[in-house]
Amino acid sequence: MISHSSQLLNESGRQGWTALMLAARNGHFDVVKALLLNGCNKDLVNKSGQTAHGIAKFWGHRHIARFLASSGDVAHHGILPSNKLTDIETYFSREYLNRMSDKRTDSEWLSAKQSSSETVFIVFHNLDPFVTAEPEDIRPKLKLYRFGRDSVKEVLHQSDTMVIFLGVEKQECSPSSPGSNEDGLIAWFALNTKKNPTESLKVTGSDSFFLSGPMPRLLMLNEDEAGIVAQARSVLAWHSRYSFCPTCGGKTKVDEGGYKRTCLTEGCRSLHGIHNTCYPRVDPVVIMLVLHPDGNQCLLGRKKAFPPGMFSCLAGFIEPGETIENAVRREVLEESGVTVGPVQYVSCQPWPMPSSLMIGCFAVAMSTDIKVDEIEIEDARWFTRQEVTDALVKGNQAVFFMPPRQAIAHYLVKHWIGINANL
Ligand SMILES: NC(=O)C1=CN([C@@H]2O[C@H](COP(=O)(O)OP(=O)(O)OC[C@H]3O[C@@H](n4cnc5c(N)ncnc54)[C@H](O)[C@@H]3O)[C@@H](O)[C@H]2O)C=CC1
Ligand SMILES: [Mg+2]
Ligand SMILES: [Mg+2]
Ligand SMILES: [Mg+2]
Ligand SMILES: [Zn+2]
Repeated sequence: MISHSSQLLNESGRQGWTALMLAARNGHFDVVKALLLNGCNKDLVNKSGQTAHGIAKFWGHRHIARFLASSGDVAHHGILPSNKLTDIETYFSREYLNRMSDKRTDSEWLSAKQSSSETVFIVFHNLDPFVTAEPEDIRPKLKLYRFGRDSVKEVLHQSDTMVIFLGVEKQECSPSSPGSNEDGLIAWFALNTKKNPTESLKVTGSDSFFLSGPMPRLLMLNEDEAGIVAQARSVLAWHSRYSFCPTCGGKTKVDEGGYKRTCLTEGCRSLHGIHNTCYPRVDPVVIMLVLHPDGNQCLLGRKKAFPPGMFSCLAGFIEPGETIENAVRREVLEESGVTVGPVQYVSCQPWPMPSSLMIGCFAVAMSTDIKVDEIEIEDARWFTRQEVTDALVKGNQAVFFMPPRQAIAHYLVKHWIGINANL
C-alpha cells in the first residue's frame, strides 16, 4: 500500500488517528518501523492530542514507545528532500569527449591520431590553459584555443612537454566526415609545458593567452570545456607532481596515453601486481549542507582564507577507510561541534585544483549548539532560509555572500531552497 499510495502515509481517519497511531496502539512494531522508514510523520496528533509515542506508552508497548522516542534518525528523514532527484549537472562535470580508454594502450592508433590533421590539441603552460576571449559577450566567456597538429609541432617535440590523450569527440558533437580519416573520430590531446611556449605556438587572431592562476579564472570557461579542463588539468597536475616512482624513487616512463607511469627500476615492487601509485589520483572530499532539525535553517562556515563576508558549506577530505556518511559526520563535528544524523547524497563535482572530487550531500543536524574549530574555520552559523535566499539573489549586496554558481556549495544551497520553495 505504501508503494502504491504513498500519500496515505500521513492520512488520518476518524478522531485523527493515523496508520502509525494504530500500529502503536496495537503493538505492531514492524509496521511502526516500516512507516517511519518510509518517511511518515511521527509528530502528528489525534483529536485527543496524543502522538503515536504517547499512545504506545499509554498501552504499555514500551519497546515501541522507546523506538518512537529515539528514532530521530529515521524520523528526521522528513527534513530531507525526497530521493527523486534528477541527474544533476555541475560545472566541471560535463563529458564533452568520449574518453575511449580502450585506445590508451593502442600506441599505433594514438600516434596516427597525433599526426592527423583533424586532431585537436589544447595547450597548458604550468597547468594554465591557453584560451581565447569570445568578444561578442559583455563579460567575456573564455574558450579553449583549439590547435591543429601543425601549430603545435615544435612544442610537441620539446623534451619537457607532457602529452596526454583526452578522448574523441562524441558523434553527436561532430558528424563524421567519411574519407578524411579512417575511423572518422576526432581525437583530443592536451599538452603541458614548463617553459612558456608562446613563441613556438602558431596562433591566429588576437586576445589569446594563458589563463593564469586556477581560481577564480578557471570558472570562466564555457560548460562544455570546463569538463575537458577538469580532466586534462588533473592528469597533467599528477604528472607534474609525481615524476618519480613513489615506491622506490626511481625514474618512470609515461604509458597508456598519459594515464599511467611505469617505474624503470628493475625489480621495483610497483611493477608486480596493480599499484595505485602508477595511476592518476582523485582525492574524495565531502561537502555538505547541514540542515537544522527545524528544517528551516542551514549551517554555513567560513575558512580564514575566504574573502571577507563569504560563507560556504562545510567540507573536508575523506580519510582512508571511511564512508561518505561518516566523513560528513566527522568533519561537521570537528569543524562546528554539531552532531549529524541522516546523510543524503545529492550530486558531485570534479574540482581540478588539483584533483578533488567534491561529493555534495545534505545532512540533518541532531544537535544545534555550535563550537567552532578555530584552526580550520573561523566562524560557523545557522542561517535562515530567508538569509540564504537573500545571499543568492542579492549577491554582494546581502549581509554575507556565497561562492559563485559554478561551485557545488552554491548549488547545494540553491537546490535546498528550490525543493522547499513552498515552505
Ligand atoms: N570548505 C569549503 O567551503 C570548500 C572547500 N572546498 C575544497 O574542499 C577541499 C577540502 O576542504 P577542506 O576544508 O580544506 O578539508 P579539511 O576540512 O579536511 O581540512 C583540510 C586539511 O586536511 C588535511 N588533508 C587531508 N587530506 C588532504 C589531501 N588529500 N589534500 C590536502 N589536504 C589534506 C590538510 O592538513 C588540510 O589542511 C579543499 O580542496 C577545498 O578547497 C571547496 C569548496 C568549498
Ligand atoms: Mg576539516
Ligand atoms: Mg574543512
Ligand atoms: Mg579533514
Ligand atoms: Zn619504482
